[in-house]
Amino acid sequence: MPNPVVRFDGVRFAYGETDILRDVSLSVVPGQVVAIMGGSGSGKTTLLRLIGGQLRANAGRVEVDGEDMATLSESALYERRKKLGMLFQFGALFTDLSVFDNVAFPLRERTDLPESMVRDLVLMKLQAVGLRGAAKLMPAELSGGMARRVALARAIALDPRVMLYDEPFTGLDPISLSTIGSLIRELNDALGAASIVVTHDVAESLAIVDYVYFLAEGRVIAEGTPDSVRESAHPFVRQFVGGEKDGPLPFHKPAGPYATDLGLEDGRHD
Ligand SMILES: Nc1ncnc2c1ncn2[C@@H]1O[C@H](COP(=O)(O)OP(=O)(O)OP(=O)(O)O)[C@@H](O)[C@H]1O
Repeated sequence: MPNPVVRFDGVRFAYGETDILRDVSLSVVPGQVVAIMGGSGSGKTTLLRLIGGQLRANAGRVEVDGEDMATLSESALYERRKKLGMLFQFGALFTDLSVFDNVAFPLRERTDLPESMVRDLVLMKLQAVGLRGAAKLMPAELSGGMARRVALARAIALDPRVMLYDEPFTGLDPISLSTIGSLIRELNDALGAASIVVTHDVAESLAIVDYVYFLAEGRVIAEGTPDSVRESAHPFVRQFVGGEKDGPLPFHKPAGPYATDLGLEDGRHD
């Protein structure tokens, strides 16, 4: 097995007093596409933000390319981020820039490449997502699926070692959704990168990933290949794979009585 490009070892993270991740360990090696699944609020996005260095672990280690994220200086972190590509659900395009200029943006911001090379790279990335012909369009002229593909071309502009996807399938029609799914797999393999996909979409992700981690109560509670996930008898995994509303994962976040939220005491309405 090659060395992990992302590794969590006993990671704990809390927002203030609230523990979100209690003890998370996982690893992703180059070439792998890994899905992170878990209920709403289980800490999936938090996990991506720890990899991106926007958050720092309270305990344990988050390693990217063998380096402990907690020990990196601000300038080392900046360099490190160049090697991370991120596609977030609401990672919108710059509406006042053309498709071409959107994809060129990270190249112009973060490298000193001459404009002729920027041009070649942008067209190559757009070609990779099947949208070279859309280079001159403005974001307002794109469908939702096309816009997501342009955002993907922008995310891979600097040839990242690690791609992070936060709910990449949300809001897409079935055809665009499966196009994005295939692109995640193909681009990962073409770049020789590793990809981490946070998603609720079990069917699409099981079709493209190599491995799945299930997150609950601040821990990895189950993990395995798509085949083992499909056959798993684990109640959490069954709830996800079967899309069942009832199961160990609560539908409601624990809450006090309505009356408290409404500023009424003990439900009295006077
Ligand atoms: N900046 C913040 N300050 C305080 N609490 C936060 C902050 N960001 C997130 N949280 C809380 O941390 C928990 C985990 O959030 P996170 O976004 O990582 O979950 P998630 O698994 O990605 O959820 P979802 O699937 O609903 O997007 C949630 O309960 C959320 O309310």
